[in-house]
Amino acid sequence: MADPRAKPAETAGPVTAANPNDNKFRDTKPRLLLMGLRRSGKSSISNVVFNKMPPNETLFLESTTRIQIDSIHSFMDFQVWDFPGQLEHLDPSIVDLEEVFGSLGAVVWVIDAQDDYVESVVRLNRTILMIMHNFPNINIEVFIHKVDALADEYRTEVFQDIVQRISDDLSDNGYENAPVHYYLTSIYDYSVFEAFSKVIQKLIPRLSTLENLINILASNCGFDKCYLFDVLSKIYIASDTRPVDMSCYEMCSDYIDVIVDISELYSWEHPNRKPKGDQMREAESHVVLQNDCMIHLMEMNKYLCLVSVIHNPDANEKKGLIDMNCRVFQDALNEIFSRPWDRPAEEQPAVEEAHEAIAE
Ligand SMILES: Nc1nc2c(ncn2[C@@H]2O[C@H](COP(=O)(O)OP(=O)(O)OP(=O)(O)O)[C@@H](O)[C@H]2O)c(=O)[nH]1
Repeated sequence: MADPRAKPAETAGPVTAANPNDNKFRDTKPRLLLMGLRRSGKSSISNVVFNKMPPNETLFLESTTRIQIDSIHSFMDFQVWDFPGQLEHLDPSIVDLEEVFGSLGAVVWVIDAQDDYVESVVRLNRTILMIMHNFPNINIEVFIHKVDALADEYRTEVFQDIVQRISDDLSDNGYENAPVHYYLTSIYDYSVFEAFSKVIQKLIPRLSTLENLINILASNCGFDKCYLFDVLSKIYIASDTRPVDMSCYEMCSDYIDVIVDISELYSWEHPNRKPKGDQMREAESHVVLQNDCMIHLMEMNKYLCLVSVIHNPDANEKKGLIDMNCRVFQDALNEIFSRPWDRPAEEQPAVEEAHEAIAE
């Protein structure tokens, strides 16, 4: 399994405004706009999730002075915009609002939960109102961040207080039940990956088709949980709809690292090695742990891999069936991700077939 990390994210060139008549998924890259006060943790999040920076190294990050744009080339191309905390991003004389917000994407507002957050909440509320008036294609996601240092009960208190302040303000302005989503995050555990997974999933067309297929796969193969991971960032872009178990997610995520490292060390794609006969194109691996838990991994394409967990002592005997079903899923998946996004489902024969072909 190749390591897509080998190719660092590039910094994008000049920004061009989106043409609202275009099909936005096809012609422009969805954007994640990281905003919030200075030192709230925006650059740290971006570097830890997308550039594999170890969390401790974020201590040495300098304050961002210009908008930093990273183009991410993966299963879906998108951009991460890191805004300097001090930038007046709502002032039209400083920022061209149409150019920044006029595309499909999400604002990820980062609030430092260890600090006084009143000012951040006030600025966030102004931003939400501006977006809701003018740019309905932008999702609003709030990361209540740096919660690693807060005791559990205080975390809940901070969470509720922030949600309450934002909802009250929006309701005073005539918006009941505004579509704002909240996450407790930290770069020191998997919570920030989990939160980004949810943020990205909302930007993926046909997510429900994917989830539907994964549900069929999980149920027919007896998976306890099944994730479709982006190997680069280790965010999951879809999973079966059973509740997410953090320890299971961590185990699957770590297993990807193991397989990527082994592949890097021993794959034949090495200047001094020659392949011995035909090679499988995609990596496939499984391991049975002491507690009769099997982890199964199959690479789907250059960017995505499917990782599943099965708690069943007989899982090993069903491996042939599991492999076969995963290959059927792979065909359907690659069809879903083949452009254009707007092709109707009935023109996707592999997806239709997969509903029938994934065997019990
Ligand atoms: N404890 C803790 N510290 C964090 C976390 N995330 C970021 N930090 C720290 O917060 C500090 C500021 O992080 P930055 O990523 O530079 O903040 P920023 O929002 O990009 O700041 P500006 O560029 O000034 O807008 C750094 O010292 C990070 O190590 C977290 O989850 N937990």
